[in-house]
Amino acid sequence: SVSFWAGSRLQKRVTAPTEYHLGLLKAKLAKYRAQLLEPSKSSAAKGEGFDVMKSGDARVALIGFPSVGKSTFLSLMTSTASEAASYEFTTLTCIPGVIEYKGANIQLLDLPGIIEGAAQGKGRGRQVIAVARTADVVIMMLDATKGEVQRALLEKELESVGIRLNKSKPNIYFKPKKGGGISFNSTVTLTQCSEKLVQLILHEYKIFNAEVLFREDCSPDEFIDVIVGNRVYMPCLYVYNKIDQISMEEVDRLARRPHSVVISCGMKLNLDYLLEKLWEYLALTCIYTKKRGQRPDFTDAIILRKGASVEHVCHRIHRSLASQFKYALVWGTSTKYSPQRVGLTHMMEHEDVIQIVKK
Ligand SMILES: Nc1nc2c(ncn2[C@@H]2O[C@H](COP(=O)(O)OP(=O)(O)OP(=O)(O)O)[C@@H](O)[C@H]2O)c(=O)[nH]1
Ligand SMILES: [K+]
Ligand SMILES: [Mg+2]
Repeated sequence: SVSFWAGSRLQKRVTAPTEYHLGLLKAKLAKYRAQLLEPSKSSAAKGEGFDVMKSGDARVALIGFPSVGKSTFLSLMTSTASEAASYEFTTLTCIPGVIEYKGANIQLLDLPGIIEGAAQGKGRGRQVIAVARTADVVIMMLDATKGEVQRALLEKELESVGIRLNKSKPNIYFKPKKGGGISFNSTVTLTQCSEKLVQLILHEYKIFNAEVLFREDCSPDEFIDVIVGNRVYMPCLYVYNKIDQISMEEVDRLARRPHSVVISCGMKLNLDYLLEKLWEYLALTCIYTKKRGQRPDFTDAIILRKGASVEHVCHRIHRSLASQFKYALVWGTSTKYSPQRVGLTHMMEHEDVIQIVKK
């Protein structure tokens, strides 16, 4: 009977689908990588000047290999000068500047160059990536003369520390429970995950009781992202600099890549277009205020991040306004009627007009 057991176990192993094996392997890998996210204990590795205060309406981080032109870009777009030179690792700390655009103050952060292995702490990689996590948009600056390798390498580095570029959060409801086992459901046909695989992955994380509902056809990796939970989903613009050095055909090809903009800092080419794109990727919400019996003030927008409420608008106008608030009238896409009477929790949308009535 001993050999029978051994045989059947072997059989089981041989026929175990690759999907399960891979799914589990990825769960293990993700667990290992989560350790990379933990702050390093030695203060020597901390690097000075990285804790730049968040200011303005949004934050953009410049990520890229050394000498791709990050500092040149910062000096061009803001009134801050950041030293640029032909040697690598000219920039050693985080240097903030401000881009003023459409009434918004956008904080632009110049950072040291990063290289392969940055996530594991090569160079100042860890600190740079930690700053990138706090940004609203990442500009991945690439040297157009250097081919596509840099882009793939940097994507891999950011991916390995839980930064997801140009992806939205997987639409999976996940709730760990005290008991009751694992309840699994899906509202769509799943082609990449199954109940069995989901269970195996959860067991890998020592989760034996949970509610799981797939609302889209997610991959095992995406499910793992949901379990691990500390992922950041961030828009990223790939900016190919130094196009003054490449052929027309190459410019054409790069410009057509998704999420990509081609520029030349040296010749000040296409920088306006980059700003337009950046504005689009920041997706900030502009709100106009209006006084009773007057036309809205379209010259001075209140700029907020997506998902801002009437309360956020109040705080922006005056610190004590929310406490004196009676109701607001809102015109725009966030309401069914224009105007509509709303309370403090009403969510504002881009280009809404608001009139606040005090107690
Ligand atoms: N040909 C050309 N050279 C450029 C362009 N933009 C920047 N450079 C040059 O590229 C070199 C590196 O520029 P930096 O701005 O120091 O690059 P960086 O990415 O900040 O570099 P690190 O701080 O070392 O990571 C400098 O010699 C710049 O003059 C461009 O559009 N075309
Ligand atoms: K440089
Ligand atoms: Mg630099």
